[in-house]
Amino acid sequence: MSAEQNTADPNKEEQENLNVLTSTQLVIKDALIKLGYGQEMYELVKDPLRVLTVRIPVRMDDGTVKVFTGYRAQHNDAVGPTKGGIRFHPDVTEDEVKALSIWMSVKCGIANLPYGGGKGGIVCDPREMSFRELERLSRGYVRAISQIVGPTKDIPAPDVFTNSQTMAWMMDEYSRIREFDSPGFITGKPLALGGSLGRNTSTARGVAIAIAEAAKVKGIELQGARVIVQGFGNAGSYLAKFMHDVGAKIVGISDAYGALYSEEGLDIDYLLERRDSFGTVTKLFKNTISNQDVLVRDCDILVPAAIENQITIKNAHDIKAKIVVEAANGPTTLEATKILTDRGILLVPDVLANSGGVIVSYFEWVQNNQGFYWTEEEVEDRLEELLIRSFHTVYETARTRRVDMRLAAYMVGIRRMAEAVELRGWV
Ligand SMILES: NC(=O)C1=CN([C@@H]2O[C@H](COP(=O)(O)OP(=O)(O)OC[C@H]3O[C@@H](n4cnc5c(N)ncnc54)[C@H](O)[C@@H]3O)[C@@H](O)[C@H]2O)C=CC1
Ligand SMILES: O=C(O)CCC(=O)C(=O)O
Repeated sequence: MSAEQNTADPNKEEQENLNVLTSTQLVIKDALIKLGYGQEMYELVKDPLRVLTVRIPVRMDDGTVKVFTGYRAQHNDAVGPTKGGIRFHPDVTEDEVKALSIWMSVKCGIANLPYGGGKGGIVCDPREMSFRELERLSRGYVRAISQIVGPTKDIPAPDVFTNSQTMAWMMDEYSRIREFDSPGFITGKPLALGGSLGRNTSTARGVAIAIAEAAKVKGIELQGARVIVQGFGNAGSYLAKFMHDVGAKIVGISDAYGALYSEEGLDIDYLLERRDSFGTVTKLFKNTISNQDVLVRDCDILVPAAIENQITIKNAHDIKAKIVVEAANGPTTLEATKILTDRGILLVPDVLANSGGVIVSYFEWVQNNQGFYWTEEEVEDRLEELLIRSFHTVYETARTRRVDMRLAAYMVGIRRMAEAVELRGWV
């Protein structure tokens, strides 16, 4: 079916729920019911235990002071300290950060990491800020949230438009406040400051492992498989490289400004070399298409690796891929999940597909705590073992319980947290 022949009822578009928090709560509720839990458990876990809103004054380079709004949400700490990234993006909202923290709980549950979920965000556009302004903002945010975070309380990490430099500033600020070196306060750090080998590429490596398992299940040969990746930042660009290296053909990529598509395949090494630190590369080209158009072009494997609500009721009928693997958090709405599943497309949900990032963050934290560092091979072998196990646990749950992959992932991911909540006597 072509993009023009969208069979979705246009009136239904208005009914689609694009609020990532309320749509997440629906899946949480279904998962708890399937696991036999009642309303009290749902009341506790449908929202984070804590959300701190902060206002951060930052002296800009021109001498003026600008005040930024930031959030840190801690979903649930029954299993252990909370864990999750910090996002710098103009579209950050409190509901988004809350949903992202719930997804982190489910993600850590699937991988059986000793964490609950957390997430942070600052409403800002780092692409329009200088290096020093970003440093002052990062340090200001840590000062504002320092009471509720820490190596045994809540451990941040990178997310959209933050990177190892951001983590370095934040770790330094936290260490100054606490007056001792605290590498275990944050993960995704540069290697010289206690980062882990393999963390920078771990989200993409995990997605590549999930793709390999999904391709086996669907009988798709990766050699020559046509792949489209939406988003060319940390997750998307390395994923394109890994897929290219196993012989797949990357026919489409995109960033916030547009997309490139070529049936012959794109020159991934060139694009990687030319992308900037915000994952922007399409600005260098004249013949671009929109980053919505690229989603419905011909391919075997589609990987949304940018932001939320990209596959919706508007385009789910037109997706050509046989497998959709969510490197991004929340790229597919619930309605679109149903459409894709009904069409026989294998959807590997975010909480499973992109868990490589937090898995290697956990390895980084373990290494910081023990002061003993692993080889890259050790990190990658452990990541692969965990991800393959997670994939098959979720896939088998979907098959045996006759539910879609997202609900199966939530059932697997929330089980340990619910058990810990009960054992602590909270519910
Ligand atoms: N970095 C990590 O370790 C992890 C990231 N993720 C998720 O992966 C996704 C991408 O994150 P990163 O690669 O780290 O971020 P990044 O900041 O490195 O790259 C973001 C990419 O998304 C594109 N983008 C931004 N706004 C867009 C828009 N409105 N429309 C289309 N594209 C847009 C940017 O141009 C860039 O190419 C996010 O959903 C993030 O939560 C998930 C797990 C871990
Ligand atoms: O590495 C981490 O701790 C969290 C990464 C993250 O924010 C995510 O998985 O969405």
